[in-house]
Amino acid sequence: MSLEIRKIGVIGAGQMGKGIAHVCALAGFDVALNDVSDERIAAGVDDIAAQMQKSVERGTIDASGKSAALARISPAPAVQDFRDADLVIEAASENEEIKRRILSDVALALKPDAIIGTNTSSISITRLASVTGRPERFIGIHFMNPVPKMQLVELIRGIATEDRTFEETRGFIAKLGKTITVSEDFPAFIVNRILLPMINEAIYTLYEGVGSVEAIDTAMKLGANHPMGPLQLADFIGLDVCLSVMQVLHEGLADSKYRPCPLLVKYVEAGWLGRKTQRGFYDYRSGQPIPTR
Ligand SMILES: CC(=O)CC(=O)SCCNC(=O)CCNC(=O)[C@H](O)C(C)(C)COP(=O)(O)OP(=O)(O)OC[C@H]1O[C@@H](n2cnc3c(N)ncnc32)[C@H](O)[C@@H]1OP(=O)(O)O
Ligand SMILES: NC(=O)C1=CN([C@@H]2O[C@H](COP(=O)(O)OP(=O)(O)OC[C@H]3O[C@@H](n4cnc5c(N)ncnc54)[C@H](OP(=O)(O)O)[C@@H]3O)[C@@H](O)[C@H]2O)C=CC1
Repeated sequence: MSLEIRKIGVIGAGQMGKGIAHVCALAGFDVALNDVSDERIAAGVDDIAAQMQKSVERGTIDASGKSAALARISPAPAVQDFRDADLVIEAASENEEIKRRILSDVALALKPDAIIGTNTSSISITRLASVTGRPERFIGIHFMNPVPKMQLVELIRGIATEDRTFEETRGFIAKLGKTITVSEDFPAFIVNRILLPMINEAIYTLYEGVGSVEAIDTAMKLGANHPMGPLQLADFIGLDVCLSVMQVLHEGLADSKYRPCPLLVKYVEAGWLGRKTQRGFYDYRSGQPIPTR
């Protein structure tokens, strides 16, 4: 029998978890939002409310739609709060150890038929599925950032993902009004297999002094019609996520062309992770982005 998806659990109230909770609540799903602390969850809900308010001001949603959506989001400080969820989407940090721990814990708290999805940018779906005890109900659901704006969701089956899981997930994504592409379970899937080496190359271009931050971003915005320059986009994604994806590509495909740029490593080691820490290839602390090189 087909599972009717009504309640979504979201793990991680960072930029992706917030975006996923946002679009699910607007589409009429009940959402339970989890993170490492009550404060993190509350800050996440506040950010979602602020983002929805901007949409009200632009006229893309109405005020009653916003209030109804926010009322559907509840805090879920413990995994037990997911006991009645139909689908849980893990969107915590891009670190395999953290994800394995979360996924094995959450699987124990869920009803037997619930689906577990991961929003990982790069890590093997089959490997993550193996710690859940329900690999047939596990799937990669890769949203793009910013979730409310981006049309695509990549769906990735692990080796054991059942057709039923895939179809139910596909139906859920359709209700969000988004479009899927299907990727095989290879490191970084489709979008990041192509996008992240481009960003890494932009960082090498900076590292080797070919151009400044501003020159590289302007070149790609005006010369290739990209909505953001690659360094601006790297800051937007998060430099920790960018590095992690390059490491997964480098290790998983064993090809030196995926070697993370040493400058990217240095920025992450400095804790300059981009917009989320106010500093990356740009410094955002004054409100106006200022190139850091
Ligand atoms: C790393 C991975 O694993 C995969 C990835 O996601 S890779 C990254 C993929 N994303 C991209 O490449 C994004 C490239 N950039 C863009 O497309 C655009 O610059 C952009 C969509 C981010 C902003 O475009 P813009 O025209 O300046 O948008 P703007 O007018 O400010 O906002 C448009 C909508 O997006 C929303 N939005 C913009 N930034 C947002 C954010 N950070 N969070 C949530 N919503 C956001 C706005 O609220 C607005 O919503 P409404 O239409 O409801 O009003
Ligand atoms: N950024 C992007 O453009 C995209 C990212 N993704 C993927 O989505 C996932 C999340 O990325 P993003 O939102 O950018 O990352 P963020 O760093 O913005 O958010 C991650 C959140 O997860 C929290 N977290 C860490 N450990 C746990 C835990 N054990 N339980 C609950 N929450 C936890 C973090 O808390 P704390 O900060 O305290 O550690 C943080 O709030 C990653 O897998 C990433 O690869 C997918 C598409 C696009």
